[in-house]
Amino acid sequence: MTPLLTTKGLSRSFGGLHAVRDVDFQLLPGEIRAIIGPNGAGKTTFVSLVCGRIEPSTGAIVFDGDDITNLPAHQRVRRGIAYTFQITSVFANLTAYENVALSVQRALIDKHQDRAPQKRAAALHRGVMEALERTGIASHRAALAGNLSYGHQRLLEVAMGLALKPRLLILDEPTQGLSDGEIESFIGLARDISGEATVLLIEHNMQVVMALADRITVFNAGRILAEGAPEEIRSNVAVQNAYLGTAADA
Ligand SMILES: Nc1ncnc2c1ncn2[C@@H]1O[C@H](COP(=O)(O)OP(=O)(O)OP(=O)(O)O)[C@@H](O)[C@H]1O
Repeated sequence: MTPLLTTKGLSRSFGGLHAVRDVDFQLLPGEIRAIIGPNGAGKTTFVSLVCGRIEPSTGAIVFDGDDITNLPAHQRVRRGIAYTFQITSVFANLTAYENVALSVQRALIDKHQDRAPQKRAAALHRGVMEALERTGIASHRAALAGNLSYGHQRLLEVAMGLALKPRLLILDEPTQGLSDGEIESFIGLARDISGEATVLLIEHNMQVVMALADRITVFNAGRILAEGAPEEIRSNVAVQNAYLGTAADA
């Protein structure tokens, strides 16, 4: 199968610090991939490179067969890469509904610009409600985003990412701040999303990782330390030493 995303020798330094170092990575269409690793391992920097939020020092990024290394972030969004942080930084003074409407509008611009205004408005409303309902925050739609709990703001980001109808949805710690019940719902949602988009998930909660990931990539000190199915990663001694030993027992 042709990978949806490939990185070749991808590196990014900040001054003398090699945050991401020579990373060769492949993601197949339809999979849920978890990226794990200790704090400061380079996970967020890596996905920020993929979505175009920051530029690489060296290396290349190929999405769906095209070299996107030099494309600005908004053009990557158009190609179907949605990143929960970057596109969806929540506007605190807008309601949850309005925040999602911004994303839906963006997704509809190309598709429906020649439609009658009422039809566009109906499509916008449908798109917003669908994303809010799927993420379980429809009852908070009239609340100002800034007044939502931290966990619900994360779900709002997921809703905004989903509303873009992405081919690749990158979620950076989406379960942070969620209750146990909300985490369960999120696991169901992520499985559901994986039917329509490839999911790249940075996640510290190992129960979520083990429940969702088809494969796991472990970062350590800017490099890929290990990669494999959840069971392989769980039994990998180097991974246990670097990370799982503490996290899995927690
Ligand atoms: N803009 C920046 N300027 C300078 N250093 C940075 C910048 N962004 C990240 N770093 C450094 O790069 C390294 C990797 O950071 P990164 O946020 O990618 O790690 P992470 O694996 O996502 O960590 P966490 O799990 O804590 O979110 C860290 O040492 C961090 O301090």
